[in-house]
Parts: sequence; structure tokens; C-alpha cells
Amino acid sequence: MSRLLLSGARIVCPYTSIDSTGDVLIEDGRVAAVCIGKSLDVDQAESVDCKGLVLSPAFVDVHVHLREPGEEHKETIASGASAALAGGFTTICAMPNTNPAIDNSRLVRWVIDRANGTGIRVLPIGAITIARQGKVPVDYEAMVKAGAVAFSDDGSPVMNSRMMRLALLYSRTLGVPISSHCEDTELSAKGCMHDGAVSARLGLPGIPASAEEAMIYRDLSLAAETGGHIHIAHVSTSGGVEAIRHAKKIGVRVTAEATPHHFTFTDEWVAGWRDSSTDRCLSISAYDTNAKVNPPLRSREHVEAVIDGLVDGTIDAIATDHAPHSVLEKDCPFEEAAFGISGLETALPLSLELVRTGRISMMKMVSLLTISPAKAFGIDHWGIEEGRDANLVLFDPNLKWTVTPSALLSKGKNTPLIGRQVMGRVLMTISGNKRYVREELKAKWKQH
Ligand SMILES: NC(=O)N[C@@H](CC(=O)O)C(=O)O
Ligand SMILES: [Zn+2]
Ligand SMILES: [Zn+2]
Repeated sequence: MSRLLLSGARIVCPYTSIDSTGDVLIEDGRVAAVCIGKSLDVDQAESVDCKGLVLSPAFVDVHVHLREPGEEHKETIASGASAALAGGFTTICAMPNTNPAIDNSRLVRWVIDRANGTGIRVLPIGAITIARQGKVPVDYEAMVKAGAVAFSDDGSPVMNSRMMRLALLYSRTLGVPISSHCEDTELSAKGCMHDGAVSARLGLPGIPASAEEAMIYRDLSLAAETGGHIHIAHVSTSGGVEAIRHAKKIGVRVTAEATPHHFTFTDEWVAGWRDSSTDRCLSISAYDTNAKVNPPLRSREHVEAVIDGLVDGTIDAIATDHAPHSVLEKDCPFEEAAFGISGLETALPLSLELVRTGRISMMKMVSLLTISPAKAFGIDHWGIEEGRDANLVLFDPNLKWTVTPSALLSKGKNTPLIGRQVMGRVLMTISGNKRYVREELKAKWKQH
């Protein structure tokens, strides 16, 4: 029998409402005992001294781009799963904007099969329309039966409102959310960053906040009318947050997510290296294509509104929108670069910043990464409870590390954090019998 004793960790579990120091014993991939306030005495166990570390349920990410099938040079299901484990996630929802797009039940099953053996749960999101072209609806029912947990044409909006309305009618019948990439492409046009003072200064074409806000209003209206469940992906605007807040108040079935990059970085990051405490530019030698993302990084006022949305529950979840690209798509002029930030492995340090600045509690942060996204998508998920499968993450909230290409397991090294120091690191993720252990933790490991 394999026995692992995690002793003296701060256990933060929103499922059991526990936030106390204690010991957790794991036997053969299951939680055998949770002991709060006093220590467990067990023999023949490996043990880890977890003083100063936080132990929580492993994270859930409802918005991840794994590039398989079709763009395996950017990420595969296996490499994305490794990055997920390194970031503390054991459940991730895979977006369907692959090549081919996941637009039928056979492909849904293919993704599930491919993820077998990665040790984590990869839950496929199906496309809303065939080939994500916005014209022909998919067979929603067959895809849900095959295992699709939601539908989205993410990467592109569903510009045809009638098509979105139909998808929401199916959402109501089938009980799955429609995750919407809200962008009016007539408004975003050829824009490549947030439309505002910084885009004017840099001379880059802008994407106005209204491109997102107008689509959020439309989707909320369609959800209100149909009774379908709309999930607003990557909310980045103050108007969007306000609209969702109001819609929740009047009973619309809406959930929403925000990404770590949208609640952390402003559009100033496009200009190059910033001093994060002062927002001052350290180098303006070139625009940073790693800060190019859709929706774009917005101005301070929008960033603050997104944080307010997380604080008051308007935004249900933190989701990474992990969008790995290779250097081929990023080492080029800003206007030609692909949109996307690699996010699975830096979500924790950026989320912890909200705790450090006093905006949210540690419990709230863990909820935003676990119980809340799981609830929003109807995913079966659980906490640190005796008898349940071990599904845990152990992290050091104070460990500083530098984000370098080799520090990331994802094939996507495209993050504006490259070369920068962040605080907070996952030391171990456990998913049943699968264990990811970072080198730094091995010094605290004892064999009895
Ligand atoms: N977020 C991005 O900038 N890019 C995503 C698509 C998307 O989420 O819209 C991608 O697939 O690369
Ligand atoms: Zn999107
Ligand atoms: Zn996305």
C-alpha cells in the first residue's frame, strides 16, 4: 500500500469550509484521513513537512486551448495536461478551435480517448457550429451524449444572433452552458490591442470596449428570452461586468469567467517591459507580442472593474484561456502576431496577487479556481474529504520564481511574464494515483 502523509499544511477547502492547519493522509490515491488542529501518527508512510504551505482541492479550468488535433507544434493534449498539473489543475475543459474543429460526437470521443493516461480529466467543449463557421448548427444532443460539457465557437464569436438563440434553446433542454466569446467583429475589425490612449500613442489599430460589451448585451438578452445558460468567457470590460451584474440580479441564467491576465495586466504591457508596481515602461525597444491577446489587455479602469466583479461574485470563476502559440506566430510584427497567452502555469501566482493586495481571501481565491467553475459547468468535483479520490494541490504562496521558457512545461512560452519574477508556486498536484512533484518539494520528503 502506498501511504503519503502531508503534515502541517494550511488546508483551504471550500467544499468543507475548512481553513485550518492540519494533516492529510493519502492511501493508494485516496484521502484516508483529514486531521485538523492535531497531527496524525502513522507508520510506514512517506511524509512531507508542509509547514508554510497551502493544501487545497486541485484546480478546475473551464477554458483551455490544447492544439490537438492539428497544431501539435503549439501544444498536444499530453503537453497541455503536463502544464495543467504543473499549474495545479486536474480538470480542464478543452476548447474546440482545433483543426478539425470538435464539431461532432466522434471527435468528442477522440479527444476523451487521447486524454486517457494523462492522469487528469480533459473535458471537451463542442463547437456551436460546424467547423466554427457560424452557419450550420452541430448535433448538440449527440455531442453531449458523447461527453461534451459545453459548447463554444471560441476564437470567433457567433455573429449570427439567430444561431446563438438556437444554441441557447438547446442549452436549456440539454442543461449545458454555451460559453460565448463576445466580440462584434465589425467593431473589432483589424484591431490588435485595446482602443484607447495607449493604442493612440503606439499607433496600433484598436479594439473598442464596445466590441465586447455589445455582444454581452446581446447574449444576455438571448439567454433571458430562451432560458438557456450563457457563460461569458474572458470578461475584460467594465460595461460587460456591469451588464452581467444586472442580468444576475434579474434572474438570467448567466455565469462568467475572468482570466489572470485580464485582472492583472493593462494595455501598457503591449509597449514592452513594465515595472509592475509603477506600471512604468522599462524598455520600448519593441512591442511585446506576448501581450497580444483576445480580448485585448484593457486600461486600468477595466482591470479594476474585472477585479470588482470577482470580488462581489458577478464573475464566477478564474479561467486561464491558456492559448499556447509557437515563436513562429509571435516573433513577428505586432499586427501580424497571433492572439493568445500561455496561462496554465502562471494562474496561481497572478491569482495570489489578489490575496496579497487584500482584494480577496485565500478561501475565495481557491473557490474561484475550484468549486465555482465546477458549479458553473456542472462538473462533478470534490474537496479534501475522507474516502474521496485524492484531488489536491500543494503550493507555496511565498515562493518566488522567474518565469523562463524552460520553467514552463507547456510548449507555449508566450506570456508577457517571461523573464519576470512572480510569487507563489505549485509544489505538488495529486490526481488519484497520478502525482506531479516539483524538485523544490523533494527536500521536504521523508521516507519512514
Ligand atoms: N484568447 C486568445 O487570444 N486566443 C485564443 C482564442 C480565444 O480565446 O478567443 C486562441 O485559440 O489562441
Ligand atoms: Zn475567446
Ligand atoms: Zn479561448
